[in-house]
Amino acid sequence: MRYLLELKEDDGLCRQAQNSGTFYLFHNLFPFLQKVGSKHLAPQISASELKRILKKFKQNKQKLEDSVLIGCSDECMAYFALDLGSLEKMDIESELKGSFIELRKAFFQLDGKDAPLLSLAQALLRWHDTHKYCSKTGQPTQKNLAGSKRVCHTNGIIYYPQMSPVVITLVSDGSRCLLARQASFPQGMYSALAGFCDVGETLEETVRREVAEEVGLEVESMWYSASQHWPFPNSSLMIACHATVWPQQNEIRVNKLELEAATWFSLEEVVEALRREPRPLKQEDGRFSLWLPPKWAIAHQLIQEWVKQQSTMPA
Ligand SMILES: NC(=O)C1=CN([C@@H]2O[C@H](COP(=O)(O)OP(=O)(O)OC[C@H]3O[C@@H](n4cnc5c(N)ncnc54)[C@H](OP(=O)(O)O)[C@@H]3O)[C@@H](O)[C@H]2O)C=CC1
Ligand SMILES: [Mg+2]
Repeated sequence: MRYLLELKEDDGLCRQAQNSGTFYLFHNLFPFLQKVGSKHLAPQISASELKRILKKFKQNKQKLEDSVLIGCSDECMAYFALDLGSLEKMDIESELKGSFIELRKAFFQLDGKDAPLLSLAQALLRWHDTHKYCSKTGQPTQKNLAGSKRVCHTNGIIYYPQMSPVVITLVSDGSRCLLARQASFPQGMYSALAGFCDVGETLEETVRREVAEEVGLEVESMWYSASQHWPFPNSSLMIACHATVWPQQNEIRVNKLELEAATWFSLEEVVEALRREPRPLKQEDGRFSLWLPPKWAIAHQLIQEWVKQQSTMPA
């Protein structure tokens, strides 16, 4: 932790780390991935291999300094992300034997270790790409080497990467839990309800408002579970909560502008869905089986907690 802070504050140290670290590559924000069976793996490219590639594609090794710091190993090996959008995509793909794939498309097939790093990397690269100018003076801003901030040197304003707070809530009526899907979700996938916090709201107010807006239910009680960074649509901090509604007032009124469907699911249905692989599965009747976000997604954690809680409740 302390080493990461030093890298953020000391450009010279960060430059040294770039020359011995490893890199996750992107092309116009699409991560470089290799497919292994049904999974997508994100290879880490060593600094020496990256320099060889940059030389081959007639790029200056200064290009390494466009990268952003995304973490480090227990042995202080720094991880960076670099976007090679200025190079020909297919040439790099054939050189490195993999593909640049849209993160949304590959996200649920990623390894639990790669997903948080790629999420952070994409969010940070996107933030730098959209904050190249000072919004007060219109002058170019400059990133520090680690990419943890940008500075406008004409007026000294420092810009830090931002996240939008989002609540994700698993609603229960005591014996069932409410899962919903947006039209943009992969076929058959359901998740907990989610919504952005409005300016000035507390998390509790957001939970009550989102549940009322999306499914027409009044929250009786709620409690916090955990949080997770989420890269879509830009960079969100997902704050996960459980909520209950009164069993006598559990009639769902789906807001079709926001959701395609929302339904109460029994413990048995949820347990069965948790056993399935997190990907679309077409049944013989042409419909898709219910499946849930993968283990490392916070929605999955909420659902697992609910199942555990149901199993320990007196009959
Ligand atoms: N991990 C999981 O299982 C799930 C994760 N999510 C994530 O949660 C997040 C929020 O869920 P979602 O249901 O879409 O949110 P909302 O229910 O708040 O609805 C989204 C709409 O809110 C408006 N909005 C308000 N503030 C923002 C902001 N800061 N950034 C973008 N849009 C904003 C936009 O409307 P307009 O465009 O009209 O202005 C947008 O279309 C998403 O990032 C989604 O990826 C969602 C469901 C499950
Ligand atoms: Mg929503």
